Amino acid sequence: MKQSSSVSVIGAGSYGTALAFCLARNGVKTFLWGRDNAAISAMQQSRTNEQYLPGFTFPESLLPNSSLTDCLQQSQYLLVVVPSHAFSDVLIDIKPHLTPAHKVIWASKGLEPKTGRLLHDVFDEIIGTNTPKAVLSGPTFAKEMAAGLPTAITLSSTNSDLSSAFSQMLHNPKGFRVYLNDDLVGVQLGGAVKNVIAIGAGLGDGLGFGANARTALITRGLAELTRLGVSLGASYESFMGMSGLGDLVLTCTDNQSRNRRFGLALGQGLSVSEAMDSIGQVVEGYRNTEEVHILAQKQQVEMPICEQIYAVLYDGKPAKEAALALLGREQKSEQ
Ligand SMILES: NC(=O)C1=CN([C@@H]2O[C@H](COP(=O)(O)OP(=O)(O)OC[C@H]3O[C@@H](n4cnc5c(N)ncnc54)[C@H](OP(=O)(O)O)[C@@H]3O)[C@@H](O)[C@H]2O)C=CC1
Ligand SMILES: O=C(CO)COP(=O)(O)O
Repeated sequence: MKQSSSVSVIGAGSYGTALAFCLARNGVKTFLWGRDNAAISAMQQSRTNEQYLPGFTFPESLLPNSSLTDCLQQSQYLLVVVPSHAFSDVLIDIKPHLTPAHKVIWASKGLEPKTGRLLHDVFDEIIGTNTPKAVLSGPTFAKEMAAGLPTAITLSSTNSDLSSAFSQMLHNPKGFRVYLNDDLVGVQLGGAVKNVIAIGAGLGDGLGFGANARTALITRGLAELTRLGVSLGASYESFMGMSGLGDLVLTCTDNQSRNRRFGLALGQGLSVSEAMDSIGQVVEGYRNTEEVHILAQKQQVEMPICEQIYAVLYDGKPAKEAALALLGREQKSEQ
């Protein structure tokens, strides 16, 4: 692998570390940057990320680094993996160091806080449209990736040179499949809205509802995600793919999901802040619920499940009342 093909992962939480594992296992020189110098020093010493992804020893080509400038000087590919509320701050930090050779990919799942804008719009505003950009999204729990378990993901870009080069670095025929997709809107929206629906799935299970209710929620959640996406010009097919249906099913049905666990805790009677504290990592869906609410209003798209979850999280509506409000809606056609 050429020096110029090295990647700097910006964000050393569970997912940034897991993606760094996947790249480094393929022999790609991979720098892992985090804002906490002490945590990066500890990773350099122990060759593990004990805080966010304990128990997995770094491959040789995974190099923790606490200098953002050094990372940007050494790599043309920057993979941003911070929570979406920190996305714009990170772009502002990297902007002065960007050269025409840099390409930026992000794996953050969410929208811009308080506006509901998609992150590629935030990127274009801060960085401009000349820097090649791509988005990674799909059903991928960090721990399973670090363990090398079979996984598939979507890489979305309208820049085919970037898609081709970066997917070759990440794809591994022994168990990490990278699918390509040029629908930036659909892919990003899937990653944000599934976090909200996963909170709903957790809520339902926390209230003691069964598999029928969970599956109905996933299916109608997909319908409202698709409705919003199509109103924004996204392709219907994206919602049937890895970053749509795939991530929705994964996150709604498995307790590795922090969004689902947050919902479960709420359904079992914890307050929003107690439920949040019980997770200890980012719960994107909390902010995403407000962002999706703003975006749906702007687009004048009906999203009843997301609206009820918004009412629980932001207006203090009891979870059971929200569930009854959904069940009691006027009977309607499925299409
Ligand atoms: N974990 C997973 O399985 C998956 C996660 N994702 C997405 O990846 C993104 C990151 O999530 P994940 O890694 O899981 O979250 P974690 O909670 O595991 O880690 C968050 C990381 O982001 C860092 N961070 C937070 N704010 C900033 C900032 N302003 N500047 C720099 N670094 C910052 C934190 O640093 P510090 O420790 O100093 O606070 C920490 O290293 C999210 O959008 C999530 O939806 C997507 C697919 C799967
Ligand atoms: O996005 C994810 C899996 O694809 C991770 O989901 P959580 O953020 O709910 O843990």
